[in-house]
Amino acid sequence: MYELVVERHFSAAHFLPNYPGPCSRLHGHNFIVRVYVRGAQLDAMGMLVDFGVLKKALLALLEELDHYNLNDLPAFAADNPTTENVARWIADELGKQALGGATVHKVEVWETPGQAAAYYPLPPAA
Ligand SMILES: Nc1nc2c(c(=O)[nH]1)N=C([C@H](O)[C@H](O)COP(=O)(O)OP(=O)(O)OP(=O)(O)O)CN2
Ligand SMILES: [Zn+2]
Repeated sequence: MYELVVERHFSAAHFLPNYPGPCSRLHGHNFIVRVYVRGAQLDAMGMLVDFGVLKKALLALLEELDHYNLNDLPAFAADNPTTENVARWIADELGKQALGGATVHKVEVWETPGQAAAYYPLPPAA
């Protein structure tokens, strides 16, 4: 099994309605996103998936979040834009894309250098 990781960042505002503290007010973060993909089969080039392909796919998704108020986005119309839900949204959206021989294993979203959430997509039912 091989594993690759790519890291990118985005900046966004959010607030957590009814949160018992300052996070209920609009504030922002410079989020760091790490995507881990895994797979057993390398291509003829000896790659699981080209880092470039992975970074391009991640960047395209992060552009949908970058410099927005996450609460305004359809992605978070039903769910609070917590770090957990941001990680799940990124994993779900990336999971819809062809990534060579790789599948998304984990998405980490760091809200600050000291705290992060990770989401592990469930494997498709057999
Ligand atoms: N499990 C989660 N807990 C919290 C989330 C979250 O997304 N998932 N989010 C928040 C707030 O959005 C907030 O941005 C962070 O809160 P907090 O850690 O309290 O931030 P502070 O900078 O005020 O904390 P320090 O004490 O300065 O570290 C809250 N919780
Ligand atoms: Zn926050």
